[in-house]
Amino acid sequence: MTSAGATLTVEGLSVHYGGVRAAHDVSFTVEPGQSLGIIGANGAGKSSTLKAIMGLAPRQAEAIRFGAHDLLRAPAHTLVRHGIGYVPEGRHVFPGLTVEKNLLLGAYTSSWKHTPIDEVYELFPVLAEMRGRLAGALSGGQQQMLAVGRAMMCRPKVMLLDEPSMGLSPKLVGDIAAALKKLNADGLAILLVEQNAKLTFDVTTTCLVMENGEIAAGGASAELSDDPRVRRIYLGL
Ligand SMILES: Nc1ncnc2c1ncn2[C@@H]1O[C@H](COP(=O)(O)OP(=O)(O)OP(=O)(O)O)[C@@H](O)[C@H]1O
Repeated sequence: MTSAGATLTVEGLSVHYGGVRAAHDVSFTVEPGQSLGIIGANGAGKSSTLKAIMGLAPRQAEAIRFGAHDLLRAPAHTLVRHGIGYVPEGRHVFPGLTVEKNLLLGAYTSSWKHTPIDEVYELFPVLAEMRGRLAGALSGGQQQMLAVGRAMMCRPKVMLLDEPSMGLSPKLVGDIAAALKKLNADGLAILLVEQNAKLTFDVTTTCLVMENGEIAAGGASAELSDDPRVRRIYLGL
């Protein structure tokens, strides 16, 4: 879907909600075309990290950059224009609008005549079948596909996904994983934040483990998935 890219750089990021420390001194990069995962238990600070990158959580950082763009100085609504797609936790589709209108709203930075809506429909044929239905009438899995499709509509270079597996059956989690792998193979960089370690190891090549707001471990996803401690805590094996 896209070839040229830029590196997303996060250095020394901390997030505090009043006295609650959600993330502390988090640093990582997502290279063009890379797929990076962040796994961690409930409350580890994963969502706060993504929200802080998007400018949607109170943050302090040495740097947050996307290529030449200083995201610490960029208002949240301009990030889409810089090529950053965001799929928030809980999907947040517009239930009273049709599937197609939800998708077109994702293309608000460009002309509606030149959107990649056909690519979205090719990746998720069920959305094409349901283009005239209200988004609120879709199943949870279909709404998640719609949320990913909507983020594709601005032709991002990197996509940040917050727990896309939440509430989905194993079959639908597999469908989402297949779609993300296809997008990544086509050149889209992915930053996937998940409690579902199995999905994350499947989709990403590199992975970080977040515990109590800090990066506790990291490495190749294939190696982490063989680590006895990671298997015990995050895969229940
Ligand atoms: N708006 C908020 N106000 C106060 N505390 C918050 C807020 N959002 C998150 N927190 C706290 O920050 C910490 C990290 O939460 P966060 O949602 O980032 O974790 P997470 O790893 O994404 O968990 P989950 O998988 O449940 O989404 C938790 O202790 C949480 O209670």
